[in-house]
Amino acid sequence: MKPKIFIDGEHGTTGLQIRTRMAGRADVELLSIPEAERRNNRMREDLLNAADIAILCLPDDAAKEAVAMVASNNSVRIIDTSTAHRVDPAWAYGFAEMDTEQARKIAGARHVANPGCYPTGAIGLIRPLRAAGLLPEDYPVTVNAVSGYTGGGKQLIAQMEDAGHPEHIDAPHFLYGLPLKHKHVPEMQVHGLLARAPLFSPSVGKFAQGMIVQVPLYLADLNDNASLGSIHAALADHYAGQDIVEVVNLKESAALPRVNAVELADTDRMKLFVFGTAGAPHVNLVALLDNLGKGASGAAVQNMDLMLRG
Ligand SMILES: NC(=O)C1=CN([C@@H]2O[C@H](COP(=O)(O)OP(=O)(O)OC[C@H]3O[C@@H](n4cnc5c(N)ncnc54)[C@H](OP(=O)(O)O)[C@@H]3O)[C@@H](O)[C@H]2O)C=CC1
Ligand SMILES: CC(=O)N[C@@H](CCC(=O)OP(=O)(O)O)C(=O)O
Repeated sequence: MKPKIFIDGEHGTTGLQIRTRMAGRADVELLSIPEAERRNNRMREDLLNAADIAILCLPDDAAKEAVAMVASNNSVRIIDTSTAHRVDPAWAYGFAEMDTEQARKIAGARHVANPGCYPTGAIGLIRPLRAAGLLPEDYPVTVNAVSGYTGGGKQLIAQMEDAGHPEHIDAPHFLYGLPLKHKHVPEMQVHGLLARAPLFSPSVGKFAQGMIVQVPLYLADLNDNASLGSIHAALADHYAGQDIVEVVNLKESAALPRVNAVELADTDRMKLFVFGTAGAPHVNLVALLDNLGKGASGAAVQNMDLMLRG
């Protein structure tokens, strides 16, 4: 029998993208709820309990309710794309490339928390440097990022695309999260293995999909006389042999005139760069991804595949 997959929230932004990625897959059976019934709790509960893997693409509160609906059913495994369980130690964090053990943990887990889009970039840059000992645990990490507007789900998409929307946003690029309490900070700190909460400043650009995450560093405040070359080598070693995360070589990075936020739109890949000048005091670590690809739906399908194999 084929494993049954139910995407709760399949008609939302993340859910639809997962459905697109699953189209044509003959190895799984997709359970589906009609769009008009998407908030019918009885139907959702039945479908959740009939699934081998339920992928939750819901706001945090609805995701917690969905988990409660299958609490007594040990045969249902869950991938939650919301923020609700990302720093819960009982849940496996769904970033397979984060360290050498993570893919195995995801494969064997009953509960997997899919990472946030910004943390995928930030942790992807920070964690290998923590593991290599180059980045001190108490380093004051700052994270600056720009996301495509689909990152804000159906509501922000409507505000950006519909000029007649009562809360239409006309700005080509805007900062938000100004009180510096973004919901992604805890997972960046926990899975980045940082003692101090990173200072995170997100923004949105007038493009649908794509993301740049920047982590600038002062070399003098790192360990082991860290340099442009040693930082790049640590990242390249960590991701060697991966097909999803690519560390761009220093020569290629140095020749780039700019980084285009939408370069990886509609892909599930992530590129990491180390920018700077040999001998100069700073480096800028940069992650490039699709907020809906490796930042959400692509990672959810990657985790599902690991769980099906595990
Ligand atoms: N967009 C992105 O880039 C990313 C999103 N995520 C996370 O994925 C989750 C979904 O986000 P996203 O797809 O953007 O959001 P959307 O608003 O686009 O979609 C959410 C879907 O869930 C439905 N829904 C809301 N509340 C309930 C409920 N109580 N019961 C059943 N269905 C409900 C919505 O229906 P309705 O239309 O009626 O509101 C909608 O279909 C969120 O937790 C988000 O944080 C994670 C990574 C990236
Ligand atoms: C542009 C935009 O609004 N982005 C969303 C995060 C998107 C994401 O990763 O979502 P989850 O953490 O919900 O999974 C935000 O800042 O709240």
